[in-house]
Amino acid sequence: MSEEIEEKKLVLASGSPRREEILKQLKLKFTIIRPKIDENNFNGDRPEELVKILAEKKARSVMDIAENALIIAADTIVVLDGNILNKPADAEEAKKMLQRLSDRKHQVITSLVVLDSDSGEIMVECNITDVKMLELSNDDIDRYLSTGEAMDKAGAYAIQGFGALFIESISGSYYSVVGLPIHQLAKLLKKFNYGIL
Ligand SMILES: Cc1cn([C@H]2C[C@H](O)[C@@H](COP(=O)(O)OP(=O)(O)OP(=O)(O)O)O2)c(=O)[nH]c1=O
Repeated sequence: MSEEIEEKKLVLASGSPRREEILKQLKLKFTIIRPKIDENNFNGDRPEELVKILAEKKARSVMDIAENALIIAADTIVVLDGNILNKPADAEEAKKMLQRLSDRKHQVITSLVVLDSDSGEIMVECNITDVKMLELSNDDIDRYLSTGEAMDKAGAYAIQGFGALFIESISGSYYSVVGLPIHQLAKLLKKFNYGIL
């Protein structure tokens, strides 16, 4: 008699509607648990280190609630000249961010983590994508901010929304900029014997 191996559940440790949409696009069955971490405590770290620490903290923060699960968590930041641009605190900060990003190339860094809630085994991937923004006038920025789209996005723009109007080119993963690099998610899940296709 063959022994049945119970497939692990997927848990998305995220309150981000974008990450949820991406998993839905892949027709994955998953539950969502909002992570409880204070993202402002870790500002001193190098960008790649910071995103890794934050993604890992998000995954670990739901570990006690998620049983027999593969927990997926991610963190995304924008980096300009080595300086980290997180989510803007208010419209004024959003405007300053977009003025700085105007006519420049920056990096979007996303760290992705898959954590086995039972064994505690954790795997991490990091993605760096270059994004070139067009030159933006103050009027462009004001009109954009009036859409309300900027506020919960790292760097104060959303490539998947009106922000697309400002993007000249990207080199790397579109899905990483939106918050969850699909090809790297597939790679990590495969390591845990979970196939998407
Ligand atoms: C640059 C960019 C960022 N973003 C988003 C992705 C992330 O959701 C957000 C960065 O904040 P994060 O802290 O990575 O994520 P979050 O707070 O939205 O969700 P959670 O921590 O609960 O998972 O910015 C876009 O949606 N589009 C973009 O073009």
